Amino acid sequence: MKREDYLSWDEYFMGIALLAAKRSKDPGTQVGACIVSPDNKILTMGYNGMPTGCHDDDMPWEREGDPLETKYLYVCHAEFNAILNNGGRSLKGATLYATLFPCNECAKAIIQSGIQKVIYMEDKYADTDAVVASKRMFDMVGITYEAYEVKHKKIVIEL
Ligand SMILES: Nc1ccn([C@H]2C[C@H](O)[C@@H](COP(=O)(O)O)O2)c(=O)n1
Ligand SMILES: [Zn+2]
Repeated sequence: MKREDYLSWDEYFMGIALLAAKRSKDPGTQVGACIVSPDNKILTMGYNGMPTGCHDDDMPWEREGDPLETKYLYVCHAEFNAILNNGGRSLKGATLYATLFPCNECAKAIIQSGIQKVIYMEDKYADTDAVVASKRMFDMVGITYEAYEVKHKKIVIEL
């Protein structure tokens, strides 16, 4: 008889997005993204981090202060990195699993890449202009977004 407590597709892909987030050096928020084809093949992944060659130890990670000394002007968002990491594969019709709702800048890239659906875990910046604008664009172009429904509270991986 087959196992019954196996991971659903959503749990599997969101689990991978959560694992990707663990690569982030951002002390504030760690975000992960996993993009999947319509036939459930993983196309690409990403997490938030500094651009390649901009060394983590030499870049600012502050949230406040002189804008040039905060992370915001430099860090690449997880969703953006996942799109850029596509390795030439088409993202048309794909689903993005993101641990945090995409901002307006990532929303533009999501739209242009042909992603059709967003499944997100957290929406803690829902009240910001960035996320309001993002939803406005998604609604306009027919990209659907839904909150990830947590069923397995814990996925244990022992190494
Ligand atoms: N959808 C998002 C939103 C934000 N990020 C990144 C950008 C920063 O590295 C971090 C947010 O930092 P906080 O202001 O919460 O300290 O998360 C992303 O990758 N995707
Ligand atoms: Zn973004």
